[in-house]
Amino acid sequence: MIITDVSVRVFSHNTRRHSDSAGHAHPGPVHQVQQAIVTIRTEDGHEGHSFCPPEVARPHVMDKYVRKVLIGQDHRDRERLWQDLAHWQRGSAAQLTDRTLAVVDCALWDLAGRSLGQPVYKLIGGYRDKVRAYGSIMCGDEQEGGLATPEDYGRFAEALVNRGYKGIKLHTWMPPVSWAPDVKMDLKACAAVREAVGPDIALMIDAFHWYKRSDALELGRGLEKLDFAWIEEPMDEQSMSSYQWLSENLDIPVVGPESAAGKHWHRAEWIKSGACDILRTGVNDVGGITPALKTMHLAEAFGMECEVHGNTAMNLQVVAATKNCKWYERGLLHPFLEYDDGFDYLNQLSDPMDRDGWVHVPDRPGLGEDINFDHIENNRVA
Ligand SMILES: O=C(O)[C@H](O)[C@@H](O)[C@@H](O)C(=O)NO
Ligand SMILES: [Mg+2]
Repeated sequence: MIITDVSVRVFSHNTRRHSDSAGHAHPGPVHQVQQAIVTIRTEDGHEGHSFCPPEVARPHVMDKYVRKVLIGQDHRDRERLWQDLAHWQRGSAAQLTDRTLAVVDCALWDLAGRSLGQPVYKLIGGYRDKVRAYGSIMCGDEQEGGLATPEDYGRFAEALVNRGYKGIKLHTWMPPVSWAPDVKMDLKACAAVREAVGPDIALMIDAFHWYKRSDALELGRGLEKLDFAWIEEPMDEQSMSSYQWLSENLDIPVVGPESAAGKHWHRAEWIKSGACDILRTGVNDVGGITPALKTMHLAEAFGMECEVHGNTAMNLQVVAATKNCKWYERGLLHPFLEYDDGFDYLNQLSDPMDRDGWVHVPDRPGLGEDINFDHIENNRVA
């Protein structure tokens, strides 16, 4: 049970996903990117793994904080190890981020599951073995036939419904798109999607994250007429009072915070201040499965849903172990990309979805990722 080693392997893999200057994903030509796999090993040979960008597991952070906290400890003491790492953050000069806490916490959960031959959500306490997905569409672009017009969104939404999705979330146009942001264009895209899919598909929006209150209000009022299920991150989430004001002035549920720092502590303040109607968490946003569960339970105590940000095996495990969320966010999707093709470092999808829109939680041990270790070894860069 004692942790004897924490290793990081950096490898390359192919993808057609490219990040724009604002960090949003869009399709492009195949190119190689680097990924890291963090492996935590115990004296009796058990291993747990989790993936992250290489900079999240860079040597300075792993040596100065992660190995210091983990080596020699009982891997089952996830709560204490997470608290110890969270404690180190304050004095780390912002070097030890929530993202690093997340990859370590997920690798510890994976280790627990793999060592016991159990899926993580069954260790936590399973609630369901399948969950409805909403298709989370990429931010808009200026690619012809891509997501360049409201009609493009409408056509793609129709294709997603034909694939089986019962919910669809639009990320609309944001800079560096030349003419974005534009509330009226956002609403045209949302109207085109509603027209294309009819009244029975749940629709949500994740808009330009820095609208001012007046634009966010105009957007929300327009979405109410289109019967959208929620409005997400239309303003800077660092201004909780703006979200308090928006929630007071809109009927459509306001979801958040996604990107705001502060883990479950700050999300308690959002609930207390009435800044959201539906809370939001995400394994990578709050520092792991451990704090994501704390957030889910916090929301439950206030009679609130808490929708989980992002795809990946880790977020699916959280959704499978909790009752108070309706969806799994499957994406990000684009007409030019085939999400079901997966990644070349995984032998199969961690979130397979049937034709009726149900994502089935893998019953494989740990996080349920079927890792292609040959690919990792054959494409090592460090
Ligand atoms: O800003 C983005 O690129 C998207 O909002 C992205 O973070 C997406 O994962 C999201 O917010 N989903 O809710
Ligand atoms: Mg979002």
